[in-house]
Amino acid sequence: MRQGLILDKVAVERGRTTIVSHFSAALVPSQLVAVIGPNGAGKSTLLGAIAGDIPHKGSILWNGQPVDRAAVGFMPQYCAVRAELSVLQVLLLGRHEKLGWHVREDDLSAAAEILCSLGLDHLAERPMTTLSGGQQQMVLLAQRLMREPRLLILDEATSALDLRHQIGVLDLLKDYAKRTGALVLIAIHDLNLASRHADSLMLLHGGELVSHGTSSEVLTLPAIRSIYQIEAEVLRCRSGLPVVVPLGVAAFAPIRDAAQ
Ligand SMILES: Nc1ncnc2c1ncn2[C@@H]1O[C@H](COP(=O)(O)OP(=O)(O)OP(=O)(O)O)[C@@H](O)[C@H]1O
Repeated sequence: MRQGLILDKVAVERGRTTIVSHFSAALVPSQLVAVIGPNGAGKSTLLGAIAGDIPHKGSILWNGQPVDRAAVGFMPQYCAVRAELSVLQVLLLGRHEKLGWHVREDDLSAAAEILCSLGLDHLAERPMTTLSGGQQQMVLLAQRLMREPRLLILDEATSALDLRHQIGVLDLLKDYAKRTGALVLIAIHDLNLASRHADSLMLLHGGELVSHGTSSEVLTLPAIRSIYQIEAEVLRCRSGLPVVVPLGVAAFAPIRDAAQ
């Protein structure tokens, strides 16, 4: 049995439109994988299909079996808590299937540990609705971590964070993957953060997988130019990783969309 996530000829249709097509990839556990691509490339659709939220064709197997939703922590692109719950209550809801009527000591200590690791412990008693956008995003991520998922699927889960918190969260996710053997998939627009943190990058365009590999293999100047339609330089930082320096757009034309 092949360990990890195997996507074989995955396709997703919305109405009569094919959004994701011919998508095949093999992703090994213990890794952080960045899903990149322009707006409308199909990243959210693909992640929703893997998480079991969107019907698909083809096969998606995790360790040789159809993905068990109990093993998944999925954070969609747009999620918010509007109920009057405290941060701690929101975290505990991450274990709602297990909790029943009792909150055990180990649930509370897991919540405290996760809040600490994200620098959110001082907010534990605060109502969610009083937090900033970035703080709410980190609490919702913490809630997914409470589930101790084998497959953690995050759709732009760092989009509201400042640079320091983006780096901290991505470091934490990479460590989580290594420590627990989980696979972490994250859709992300910041190519340089993807380059710095991800074990591999999957570049989508028009609903198809254009390339999958290390940042040096994926973030090439021809790919950046043709897929993002920008002028750029691709430099090397001291560690040898590619750094994309945008120089401008030739013309602000609509870019190819997975639904076209
Ligand atoms: N429910 C839907 N019905 C029809 N078309 C949809 C639906 N959801 C998404 N699409 C279309 O599918 C294509 C891919 O959308 P998707 O949200 O997966 O892209 P994305 O790569 O995540 O984009 P972004 O970076 O802007 O979030 C887009 O053309 C979008 O308009």
